[in-house]
Amino acid sequence: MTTMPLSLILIGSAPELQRTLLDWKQLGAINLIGVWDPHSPDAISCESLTPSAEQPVDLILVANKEREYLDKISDFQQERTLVIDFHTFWILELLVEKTLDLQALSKSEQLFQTISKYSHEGIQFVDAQGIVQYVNPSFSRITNVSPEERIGKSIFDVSPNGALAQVLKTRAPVIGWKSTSHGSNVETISNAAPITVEGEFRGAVTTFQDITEIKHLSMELQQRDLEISSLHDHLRQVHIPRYTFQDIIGESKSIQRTIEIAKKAARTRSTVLITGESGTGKELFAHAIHASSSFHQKPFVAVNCAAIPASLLESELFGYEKGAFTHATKQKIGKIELANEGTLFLDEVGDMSPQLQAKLLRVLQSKEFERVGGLATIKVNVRIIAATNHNLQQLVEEGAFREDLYYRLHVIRLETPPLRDRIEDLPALVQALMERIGSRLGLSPMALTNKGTGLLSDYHWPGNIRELENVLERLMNESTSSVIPDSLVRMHMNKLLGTLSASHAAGQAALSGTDILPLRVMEREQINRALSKYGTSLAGKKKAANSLGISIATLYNKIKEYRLQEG
Ligand SMILES: Nc1ncnc2c1ncn2[C@@H]1O[C@H](COP(=O)(O)OP(=O)(O)OP(=O)(O)O)[C@@H](O)[C@H]1O
Repeated sequence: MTTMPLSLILIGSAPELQRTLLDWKQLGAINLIGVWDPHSPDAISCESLTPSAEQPVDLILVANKEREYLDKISDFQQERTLVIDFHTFWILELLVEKTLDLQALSKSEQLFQTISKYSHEGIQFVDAQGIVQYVNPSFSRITNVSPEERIGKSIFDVSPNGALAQVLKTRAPVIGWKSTSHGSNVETISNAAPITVEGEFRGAVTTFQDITEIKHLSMELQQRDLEISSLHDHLRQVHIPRYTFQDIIGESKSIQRTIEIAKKAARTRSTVLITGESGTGKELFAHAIHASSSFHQKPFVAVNCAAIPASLLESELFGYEKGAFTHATKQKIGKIELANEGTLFLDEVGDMSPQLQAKLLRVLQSKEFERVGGLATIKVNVRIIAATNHNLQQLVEEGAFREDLYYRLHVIRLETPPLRDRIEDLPALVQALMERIGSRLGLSPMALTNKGTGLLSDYHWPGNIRELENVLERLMNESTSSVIPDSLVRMHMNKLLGTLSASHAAGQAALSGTDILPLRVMEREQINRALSKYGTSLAGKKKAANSLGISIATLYNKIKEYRLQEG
């Protein structure tokens, strides 16, 4: 309800009084018609005022008691005009101030009501005794408790473990208090603070949010994170075939025959077994077969069975379920599953444990398996290409490799010929490999002379094309001209031949004059070379075993057998 401001005339003046009246006028509490005081230069003139109904005068305030002023009252007084003196005025002032205070209070209360009504957060207020005084609509929406059910109750009865009870007990603010609403079973997070007015504790207020949705969203986010990281894992393990048949260099009969069989193999999904010495291109052929198969756009997944410890190989191949073992905090998809619809390349398959051989056999026979710790049978359609530089047939005879698995793998057999048996391919290989190395290292084109190429052809390349690649890389790095000097080639070949001739001499001595090198001497020599090249640290031995085409376990056995000096 709005009321008209009081119309007031001041007769006589006091500066303080006039100031107060002007303040009130500004606040809209009074309508100051004028000040009559012939002795004050600041007085607002009322001379022109004549009593009239249009200009009602509610109040005449007489500030001076002299006759001259008192006589003036009747000039302005109307029927309903109240005449008051200075003392009464101050009582009136007190009343006006209170009214103004109340108006301000009412404004802030309206503001608070609006804020709390539309606040998304629940708000609850208790007095100093813990009796609930107020709850907002969001309180009821979140907790499912109506204001009638809550207001007037002791917080210690209705929410003894909530943030408000805590603040009442400690008189200190509480931030991020988690609890569950009994009414709706909804999880909430609250902030609460004591209310103190002029040093006196008056109660406490809490604001809180429903975090069920937030928790739900955060769990969904975690789930998505897991899915993304497992997709990243998958991507890292699935390879695009790096080579095609065009990358296989060689015009010799032996390599052309192998390429021919491999191209036929690429037209089917049959299992392929590739055998051959280390560094002869078994992996290269596996890539090329996949790349020219009808499913070349499907994954190509490679696993080196000798490079992964036997204890880990099973979960690497078959995957595992969450909780299958101590560190299995999330499900992992194995390589076989990753290769579904594509190709799984099992390098060094001869190094697989008997237990895994049995599991692999099942994949080959019935195209199904279970993840480690899993019950569900997973069906896959995978082409398997296996490779080994062991004599698998001999391993079968020795009982180290399952015969049934050997025959399952042996559907199509490829034999990659050693470089020494196709040395006529060396010039073309040198040229192609130098281009490949040059672009990898960012070097400008380089070449060997015919003589230099001839020097390379004199060597019998026990490490095959990988060894040739390594020698060429060293020559390219060391040469200061684009045509590699023959002297540099000779120096490198002498180094290689020197190592061999030492063993040759030993072999010759052992064989009393024959020029045939005993295999054991050759083997010991090669292991020795690999160890001095890669070092005897675990990483070095792994590389040495890899370049020798044997498992790390076999390498350790050989070191022991030949009593090779480590370090
Ligand atoms: N015919 C070839 N033409 C061109 N490069 C070849 C050829 N054969 C092998 N290479 C290259 O020689 C290196 C060794 O080849 P790859 O790794 O395929 O041999 P591997 O027989 O699988 O060896 P390991 O048995 O030690 O695993 C690779 O860089 C490969 O590209």
